[in-house]
Amino acid sequence: MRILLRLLGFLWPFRWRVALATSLGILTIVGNVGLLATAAYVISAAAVVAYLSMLAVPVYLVRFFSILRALSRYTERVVSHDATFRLLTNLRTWFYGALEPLAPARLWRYRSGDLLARIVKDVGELENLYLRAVSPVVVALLCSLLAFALFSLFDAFIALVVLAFLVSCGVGVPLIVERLSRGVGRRQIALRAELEARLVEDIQGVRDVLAFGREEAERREISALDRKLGKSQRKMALVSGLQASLTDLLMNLCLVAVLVLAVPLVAAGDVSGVYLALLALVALGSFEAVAPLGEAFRFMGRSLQAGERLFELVDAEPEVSDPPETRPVPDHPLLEFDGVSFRYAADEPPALEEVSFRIEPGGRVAVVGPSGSGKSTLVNLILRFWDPTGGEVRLGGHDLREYAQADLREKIGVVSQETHVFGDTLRANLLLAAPDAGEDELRDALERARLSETVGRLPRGLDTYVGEQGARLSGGERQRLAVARAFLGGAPVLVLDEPTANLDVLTERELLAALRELMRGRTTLMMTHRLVEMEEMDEILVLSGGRIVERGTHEELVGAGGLYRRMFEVQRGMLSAT
Ligand SMILES: Nc1ncnc2c1ncn2[C@@H]1O[C@H](COP(=O)(O)OP(=O)(O)OP(=O)(O)O)[C@@H](O)[C@H]1O
Repeated sequence: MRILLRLLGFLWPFRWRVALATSLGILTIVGNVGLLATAAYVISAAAVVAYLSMLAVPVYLVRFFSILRALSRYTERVVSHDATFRLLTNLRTWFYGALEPLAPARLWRYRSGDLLARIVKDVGELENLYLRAVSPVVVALLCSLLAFALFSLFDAFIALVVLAFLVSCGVGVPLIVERLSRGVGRRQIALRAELEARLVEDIQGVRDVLAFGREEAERREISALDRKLGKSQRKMALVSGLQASLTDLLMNLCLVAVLVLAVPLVAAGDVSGVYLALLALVALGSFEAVAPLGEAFRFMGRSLQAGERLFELVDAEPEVSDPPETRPVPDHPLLEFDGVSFRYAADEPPALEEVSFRIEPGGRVAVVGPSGSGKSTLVNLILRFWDPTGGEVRLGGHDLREYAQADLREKIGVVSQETHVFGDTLRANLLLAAPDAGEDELRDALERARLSETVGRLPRGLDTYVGEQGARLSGGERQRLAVARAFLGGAPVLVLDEPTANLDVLTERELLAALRELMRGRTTLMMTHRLVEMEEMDEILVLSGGRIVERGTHEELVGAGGLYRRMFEVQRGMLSAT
C-alpha cells in the first residue's frame, strides 16, 4: 500500500490532465450507454408509434451519442497516454538523478544489466499502473452509480441487482485476479531483470565466453532462465483468460437477470414494453466501465514490484554527501593525507592504515606497491567516492568534506588504467571534459596528448565514430584520449592511477611523454607498480597491505635495499630479458 501511494504521488503534477482523462472516460461510457439506450428505444418504439417522425428527437440522440462516444474515447486515449508518457519521462530523469550520487560506492554490487532493466523496463512497467489503475477506477465508480440511478427510475430492485453485478465485476474479479497474479507478476519482473543482467554480461564478455568455450553452457543457462520466464508468462496468460471469461460471464448473467426481472413488470403493465430492450442493453453497456478493472489489477503486482525495485535504489543513503555550507576549492592546492585509515565495510579488513603524506602545489608524489596494496583506494578517497574511516584528506588545508563534491571533482583530473570511451565520435568523447571547447582547443589538447597523428589517419578525423568502449582505438590511443581530456579539463590536481598498466614498453614511453607535459605545474599523485621515471618524483611512497612501509626519493629507496629496491631489480631484470 505504501509503495502504491508513493507511486501515485508522482501523479500530482499531472492532476489536471488526469482529471481531464477521467472526465473524458465518463463521457465515453455515457456516450456508450446513451447510444445503446436510445437505439434500443428507437427500434422498440418504431414498432408501436403511428408516425416515424415522432421519433425524430431519439434518432438525433442516437447520432449525438455515437459521435460523443467516438470523440470522447479518442481524446481520452490521447490525454491519458500523453499524461502517462510525460510522467514516465519525469520518472526516468528522477531515477537517473537519484542514481548519480550513489555511484560508485553504492552501485558496485549491482549488475549493469539490472540497473538498465530498472531504468528502462521497470519505469516502463509503471505505464500499466498509471494508465489502467487511476482514472479507470474513478470512471467505474461514477458510471456504476449513474447506471444505478438510471435503473432506479424503472425499478429499485433491478437497480440493486445490476449494481451487485457491476460490483462483482469491478471489485470481485479484480480481487481474484490480483490474488492469482500477485506472485506471478513479481516473479516475472525478477526473472526479466535476471535475464537482462545475464545477457548484458554475456555480450560485454563475449570474447572471454568464446575463448573459454563457455558459449554452450551460457546458452543453456540463458534458455533455462528464458523457460522460467515463459512459464510465468503462461501463468499470467491463464489469469488473463480467466479474468476475461469471468467478466463476460457476469455481464451476460446480468443481462439475463435484468430480462427475468423486467419481463413480469412489462407484463403487469408497470413498465412500458418499449423500454425492455433499453434496460437490457443499458445493463450490457454499463459493463464497459467496470471491465478494465480486472486488467488493472492483473498488472498491479508487476507495477508494485517495479516500484519497489526503483525505491530500493532511490532510498539508499549516498555514501558521501555535501555539507550544508561549502567552500570554494583553491586553484593551486596542497594535497594532504593525515593519518588516513579506511575499510570498505565494517566486516572487511582495512584497505588503508594510518597513511600520511603531502604534495605541495605543483609537486609530484608516486605511490608504488603490489596489487591489492590500496593504491586505487587512495584515488577513491581523493575523489571522495568514499570518506576515510579515520584521519583526514585535505586539499588547500581543508578537509575534503568541506567542499561540494562537484566543485572538488572539477579540480581533479584523472587518468586511470581503464579509460571509459563512449560509443560516440572522438569529438564527443573529448567534449565530455570541456563541453564548450572550440576547435583550436581540441586540436591543441590532441597535439599535447600526442594524438594528432592518429586523428589525422582516421577516416573522418575528429568526427570518426570510435565504437562501443572505444573499440576502434588501441589501448595506448585510449589512454592518450584520457590525457587529452585532462588537458581540456584543466584541473590543477592530477591523479594518475596506473595509466600505463596495460601498455607495452614502446606505447608506455609515448604515453609517458604526454603525461610529463600534463604533470607540468599540476599537483600530481601517481599510482603505479611500474617503476618508470621515478627519478622525476619528489617523493615515492611504498604501500604494502594498506600501510606505507618505505618512503623517500628514488635514489634513497634504491640505496635502502628494501621492498622498493627488490621491485626495481625484478623489473630491470624483466626489461633486460625482453
Ligand atoms: N569496493 C570494494 N569493496 C570491498 N573491498 C574492496 C573494494 N575495492 C577494493 N577493495 C579491497 O581493498 C584492498 C585494496 O584494493 P585496491 O584496489 O585499492 O588495491 P590496488 O593497490 O589499487 O590494487 P591493483 O594494483 O591491483 O589495482 C584490496 O584488498 C581489495 O580487495
